Amino acid sequence: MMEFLANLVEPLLVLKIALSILVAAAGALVYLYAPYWGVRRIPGPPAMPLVGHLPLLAEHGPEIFTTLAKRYGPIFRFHLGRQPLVIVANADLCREVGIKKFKYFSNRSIPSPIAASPVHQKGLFFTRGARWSTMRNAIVSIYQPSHLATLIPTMQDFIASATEDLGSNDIALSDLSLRLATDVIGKAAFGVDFGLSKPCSQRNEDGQVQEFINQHVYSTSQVKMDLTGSFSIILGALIPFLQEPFRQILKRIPGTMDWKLDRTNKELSTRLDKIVQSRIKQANADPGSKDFVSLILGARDAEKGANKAFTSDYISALAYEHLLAGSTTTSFTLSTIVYLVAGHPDVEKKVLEEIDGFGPHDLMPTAHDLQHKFPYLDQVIKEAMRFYTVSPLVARETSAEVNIGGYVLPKGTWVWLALGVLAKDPENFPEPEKFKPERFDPEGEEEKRRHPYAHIPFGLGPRACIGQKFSLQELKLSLIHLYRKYMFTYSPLMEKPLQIDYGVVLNFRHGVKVRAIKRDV
Ligand code: HEM
Repeated sequence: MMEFLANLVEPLLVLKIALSILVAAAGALVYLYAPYWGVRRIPGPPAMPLVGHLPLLAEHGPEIFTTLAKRYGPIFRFHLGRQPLVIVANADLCREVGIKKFKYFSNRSIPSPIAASPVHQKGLFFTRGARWSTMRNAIVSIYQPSHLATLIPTMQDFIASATEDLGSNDIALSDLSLRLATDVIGKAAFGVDFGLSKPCSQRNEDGQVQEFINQHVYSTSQVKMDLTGSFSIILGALIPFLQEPFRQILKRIPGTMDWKLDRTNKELSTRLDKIVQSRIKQANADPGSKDFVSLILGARDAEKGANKAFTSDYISALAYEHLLAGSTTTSFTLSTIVYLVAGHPDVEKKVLEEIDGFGPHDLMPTAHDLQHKFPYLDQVIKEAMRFYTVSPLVARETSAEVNIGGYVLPKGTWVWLALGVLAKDPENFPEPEKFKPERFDPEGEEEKRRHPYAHIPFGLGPRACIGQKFSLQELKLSLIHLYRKYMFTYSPLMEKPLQIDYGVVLNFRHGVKVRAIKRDV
């Protein structure tokens, strides 16, 4: 009898183990493929298990989206690890998502690099639902033209001092632009002069400032979209539920990338928290302060319900976000403009003529002048932003079931607008690989024919970039200052073609290096 039972127990045990393995495998399969199921009808290349299409992204960079749009049409699937994205890649569909059906797309999806970075999550970019609209309504007034006009003298002071003495030297322009843009936004946002863009001789380098800029650069450049991020970020793309537990463990192990990223972000936030707290104290003492933190506090008190949304952690996050969003994108754009103009002497000649034609070189343009008196510069900026779209993908997420491009998308689908693909669409931009500012001439045929939402480097609709006008004002002032004094050629150290890294925003791999030639005027 005992022998019979023993013989029975063993196969039962084996059966139990086999069943458990089967259930676990089925669970894993359901977990891995559940997000795919709802969007399986949307076309896309075959995806590898776990990593999806990430190897394609690592190999080809953001150009892969243009290739896929050609092959699969204006709406296709791209798997960021386990997570499928529905990529929307033409102007009409972008208008539908960003404007016509905005109520279904008012939130952004949170990709794993951001999920790994709490410091990025409480800003305007990633807040959701009612909190987002309360925050946005409260701070939008800061970006009105009337307030931006008051920032012109401050912007000019920084730009003048940063460009005062470039000599006739090789300069790391992208580095200088980042220092300048960080200083400008630091002053506008916090009322603080970081002093990063002053000429070396006037900088008070006690190591702290250099450390600050290093942390700032590290923090932004590590937010990658491919498989080169920290271990927890990679895990987040492949098996999201493991990301946070692993991040918690790894951030305690010195030497890991998670540890470094966590330490850097903490130090940066501590620095900024201190600044924000002291601004809050000063703003209470001086209600006339015009910097961003003071204005948020004012807006918070004026806007119904905003008190709850703007707890001090959210104010710090907003200020930090502005420092990041305001500096990296604008500095990248400024550097690409100078880089592209340096390679096109005919464009440079027209830029110089327009800037010289405005008036004597000590005549400072007003906000009105900036808007109306530099039409060619406008075209150059638009074309450079088309040529190198700093934010080639814009993340949104469906909040309910909705039909887009003939496909029903379930609630929670990640829908990303491929601004970078739109920018290279030959229907709207013939010969897209050519740098031709004249294509944006308002009198030209190409501009008149173009779809109104073909060129949207700042996004579109109620969730478009809040800093657009701020950034354009800074770009124009910087260019006017630079080209009044200098012309630029490529430094012998400049690689060709320009190498770009693909993060949440584009970044230079080695930087833009140019030679400044003092103008004889
Ligand atoms: C060349 C410069 C810039 C470019 C190309 C750019 C691009 C973008 C894009 C594409 C979006 C997403 C829009 C959408 O979802 O439709 C965005 C959002 C945003 N940008 Fe910018 N940006 C720039 C400068 C700035 C500056 C200077 C600031 C702040 C001072 C800023 C702050 C923000 C914020 C807070 C959001 C989130 C808005 C929201 O979700 O409500 N950006 N930006």
